[in-house]
Amino acid sequence: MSAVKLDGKATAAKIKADLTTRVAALKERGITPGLGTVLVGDDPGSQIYVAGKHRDCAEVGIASIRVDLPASATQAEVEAAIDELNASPECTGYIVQLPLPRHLDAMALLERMDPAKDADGLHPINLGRLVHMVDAPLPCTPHGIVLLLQEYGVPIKGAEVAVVGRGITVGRSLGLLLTRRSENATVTLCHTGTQDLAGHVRRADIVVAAAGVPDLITRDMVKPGAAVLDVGVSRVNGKIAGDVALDVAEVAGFLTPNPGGVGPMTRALLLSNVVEAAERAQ
Ligand SMILES: Nc1nc2c(c(=O)[nH]1)N[C@@H](CN(C=O)c1ccc(C(=O)N[C@@H](CCC(=O)O)C(=O)O)cc1)CN2
Repeated sequence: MSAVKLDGKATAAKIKADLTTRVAALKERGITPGLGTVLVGDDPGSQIYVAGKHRDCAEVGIASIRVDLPASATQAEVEAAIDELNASPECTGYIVQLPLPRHLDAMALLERMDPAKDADGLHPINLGRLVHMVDAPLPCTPHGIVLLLQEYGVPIKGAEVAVVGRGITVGRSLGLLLTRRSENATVTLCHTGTQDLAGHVRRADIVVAAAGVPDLITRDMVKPGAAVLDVGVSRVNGKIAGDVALDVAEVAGFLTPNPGGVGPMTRALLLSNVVEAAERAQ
């Protein structure tokens, strides 16, 4: 058996085509959505992702504002950049690229953002809205995962889901999203303290691997026919290594490629948050 490919690149292209039309309609009404990015330091992965976000903006007609600060930037300097984006009428939504250098207080910076301009859905107020199951911009990777599963008809309602990794950008937020009444999945959030990872993964109809540990999910851990989504990005000898071993494709029913799976969906859903914020504000 070979798994059906959950093609994030193709699905993201459909989302971007729809956004291009919506951006054109906004511009006809005199509104140009604009995405700001705050990048601190020279982490090579973050440089690639931020450059990609600006390319995506140009593709769909969103304006973009790039703020790059050195790794030595102080908390006050990053706060000043955030204050400027909060006040800028050209910036309708923005993100602070994560991870930040360790000397910065990431939580204080996220809290300083205007929640109405939070294009990542990671402001505590917006995450709080997700906890309360009320309308809010959704974190991009979790939202992308849900849409990718829906695109390929993978049942979510009633599914047992093993999410591996409890980070705020993926695992923890995805647990909140999948347990909303509209999704109604049962989620086990696994992490480095989980006693029997293989046992939890083996029971799952859907496995989301977001631990950043190459080949953590092996073929023998996966229930035949399960949907497996690989969010892990480690760089081994300059190449991307995911959290899912290649031969999982022989047992899984559905599998994301990596690259080309969850990453492009993350980027498309960021654009979607920017457009939705501009539509809400009109
Ligand atoms: N503020 C945020 N920071 C981070 C987020 C986030 O959602 N908001 N997520 C990740 C990184 N990330 C977005 O910022 C991201 C990761 C990967 C991709 C992507 O398209 N990957 C490609 C491969 C690209 C490559 O060559 O490395 C793929 O999977 O096909 C996009 C965005 C952490 N930080």
